[in-house]
Amino acid sequence: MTAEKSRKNAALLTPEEMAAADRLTIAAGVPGIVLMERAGQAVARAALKLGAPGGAVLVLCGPGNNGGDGFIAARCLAAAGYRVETRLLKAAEALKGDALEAFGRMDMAALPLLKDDRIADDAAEALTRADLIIDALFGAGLDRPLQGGAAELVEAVNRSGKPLLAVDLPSGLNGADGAVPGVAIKARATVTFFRQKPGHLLYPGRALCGEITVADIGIEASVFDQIAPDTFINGPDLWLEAWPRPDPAGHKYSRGHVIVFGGPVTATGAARLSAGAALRAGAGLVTLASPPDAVMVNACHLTAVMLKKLAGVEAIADLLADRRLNAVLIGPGFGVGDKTRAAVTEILKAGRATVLDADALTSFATCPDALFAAIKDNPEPVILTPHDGEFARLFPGLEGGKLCRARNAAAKSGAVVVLKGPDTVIAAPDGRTAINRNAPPWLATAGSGDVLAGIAAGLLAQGVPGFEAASQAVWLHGEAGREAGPGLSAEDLASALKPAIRTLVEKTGQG
Ligand SMILES: NC(=O)C1=CN([C@@H]2O[C@H](COP(=O)(O)OP(=O)(O)OC[C@H]3O[C@@H](n4cnc5c(N)ncnc54)[C@H](OP(=O)(O)O)[C@@H]3O)[C@@H](O)[C@H]2O)[C@@H](O)CC1
Ligand SMILES: [K+]
Repeated sequence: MTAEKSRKNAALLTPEEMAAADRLTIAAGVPGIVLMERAGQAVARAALKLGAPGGAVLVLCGPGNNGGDGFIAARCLAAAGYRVETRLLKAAEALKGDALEAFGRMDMAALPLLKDDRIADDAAEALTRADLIIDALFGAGLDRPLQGGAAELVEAVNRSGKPLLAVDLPSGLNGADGAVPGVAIKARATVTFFRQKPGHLLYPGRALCGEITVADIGIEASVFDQIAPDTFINGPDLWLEAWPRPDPAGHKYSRGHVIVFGGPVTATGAARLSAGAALRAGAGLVTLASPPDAVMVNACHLTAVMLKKLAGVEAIADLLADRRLNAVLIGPGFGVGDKTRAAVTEILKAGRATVLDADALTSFATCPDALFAAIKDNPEPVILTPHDGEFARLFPGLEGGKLCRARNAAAKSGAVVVLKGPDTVIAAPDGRTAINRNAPPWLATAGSGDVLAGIAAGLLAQGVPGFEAASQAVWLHGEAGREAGPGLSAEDLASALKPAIRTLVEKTGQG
């Protein structure tokens, strides 16, 4: 598969982009009702998988095309022998277009869900009777918080404890950013169409989707020629082409040399974790520079990582006069304050691919613009790896959803921004973003971020461009977390990178 095709597989579409994909497909000659038929049939197939053969299915249909998918699914499930009851949020007279056509094809009565903007008594009874509930209330067209009877209904559906299958998106969830502006359905499974939407991967939305199926409804990938999405699922489909391919005739110097700047004698562990991870990520050499009194402590713990005494910030320029040191990492355990600011400034002046983490970020809380100016003057890629707290200190004015905050921060700083969390977002200054989904909860542990920063530095040293290095690092970190498993501590992560790296090497035909 070509890299271009793989990237299209990894694309995530906002509701607007998805609507454009629908429109382009319809304009190319596939009627909207045909797309809706395929969508509704995919929902019916997913319902069959959820079990209760021949049981009672309650299909809740909203006023738009999401409801239209529900009508098709209802017809298919009735034909498959289920006892199907369809209920409408608004009067059937309000239906139009494809949804009206789908309603007609269903040829089944559909009573209202609400009476005087409250759940109708007989609708409450229908919830109790159902073995499975299909949520076709709102999908991509949700444009405000659910209120009144609709909100009350969603809460009652969630309280019912019945298995819930969401059509496209759990109703109430914003597909563009995973936000839930009011209340939302908590589904056991979700069927979406053509490609996933950012809201399926970003919290809190992600926790509401259950198992996600992406159904092919006959939209061709050629629509990407006109839509050009810039948000992707983080994984090999997005960046395998940029995975480093070491020259078989090369040597350790041709695989890059990372220098990690470590902290004082009382805080040496973080930088050691980073250095070890950089080596595992494939850098040919890694040197840990630390204050003289910390060198012995580091020496007691390290073998393959080399050591260097760093007398003070003044020594950085001399050290980096050696151009073979081609990637730099500073921040883990380095300490917060003037000295760190000065060190970061010197490093960025030296023009190296750089990862700034932890204390290197917090030290600029009082003067972020000085940092951004220095980043923009550095011709090599810079990666920032803040968690939410560090992000808020460095980008105090940026608000909104995680995707939007990370994207704006990358544009503002000129760096690739890795906004960490269970749904880490990686954003490039050129607007590309990736959302990560493979991190297990036990990865949230002391030292885990130091390892991530080290992996990123190790990849930069091998010449991987900034956005791809950051995305690869986040994905590898997640894979290592899964490999090490529950009960892991950060020390386990570097060696747990090996199976994922082997997989990538094999995928790129180097194995
Ligand atoms: N041919 C196609 O394009 C295909 C589309 N497909 C399907 O269509 C879905 C998108 O359909 P859609 O655009 O009609 O939007 P949808 O989610 O049904 O809701 C819109 C309605 O909700 C209303 N409304 C909004 N927010 C509200 C609120 N908070 N509280 C109350 N009301 C609210 C709004 O009315 P308003 O009150 O704003 O006038 C409007 O009537 C997509 O998710 C997929 O399932 C598939 O079949 C494939 C082919
Ligand atoms: K829905």
